[in-house]
Amino acid sequence: MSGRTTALTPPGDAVPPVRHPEAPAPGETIGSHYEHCFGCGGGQPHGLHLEARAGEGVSVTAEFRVREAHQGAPGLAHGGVLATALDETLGSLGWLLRVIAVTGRLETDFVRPVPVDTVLHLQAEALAVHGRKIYCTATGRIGGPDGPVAVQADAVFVEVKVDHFIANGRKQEIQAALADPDQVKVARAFEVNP
Ligand SMILES: CCCCCCCCCCCC(=O)SCCNC(=O)CCNC(=O)[C@H](O)C(C)(C)COP(=O)(O)OP(=O)(O)OC[C@H]1O[C@@H](n2cnc3c(N)ncnc32)[C@H](O)[C@@H]1OP(=O)(O)O
Repeated sequence: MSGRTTALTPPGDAVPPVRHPEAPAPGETIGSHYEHCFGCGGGQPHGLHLEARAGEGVSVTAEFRVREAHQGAPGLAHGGVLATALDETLGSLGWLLRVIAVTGRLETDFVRPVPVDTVLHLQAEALAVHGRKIYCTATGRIGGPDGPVAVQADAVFVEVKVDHFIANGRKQEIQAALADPDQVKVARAFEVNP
């Protein structure tokens, strides 16, 4: 036992999340953090191609159209793909906080089946921060942004530094990312905190 707590409920001394002064304005599109990201990258033919937009406070919205490549059962989205859509949308909250954070825990409720060609309307919000931990929640609705909830997740993201990726990522992708000025710009934007 590591003794570490992985509860999804923020501890009593957690603080409200603070939107960074230079966060994208509400309605502004949040760019992809990595061209080859399965969730948001343009370089993944079967990826989700999520384009998140900043919302009010520390929240984001995004849409994901389920395609044939995303099936689990015939004509229905795979649950893991739906969890990925929630995970990626939650990950975009880092742009508003200006921190790099990775998923520590993601608990997903699958409420309704999601057919191929459905647009999933995603919304994510940071609820609290405790040290490096960011407590957050997300929903995916069908039929419109106010439609019924099809999937929902609560999560804890853990703040990391760029070194996390340099130390753990496969060398060839890390070297390519470090040689790409656009990627370096993204990393810097995340790491500059007041
Ligand atoms: C360039 C732009 C790129 C931008 C990149 C943005 C990517 C977004 C992509 C979408 C999101 C993803 O899929 S990210 C990919 C999937 N996730 C991962 O690969 C993460 C794998 N896990 C890890 O690397 C590690 O376990 C970490 C970083 C999560 C934690 O390790 P650590 O850094 O050693 O920290 P540690 O001391 O253990 O924990 C710090 C605090 O967090 C808590 N904590 C640790 N793990 C968990 C957990 N699973 N659930 C709850 N809480 C946890 C601890 O209790 C502790 O709380 P306290 O004691 O302080 O109270």
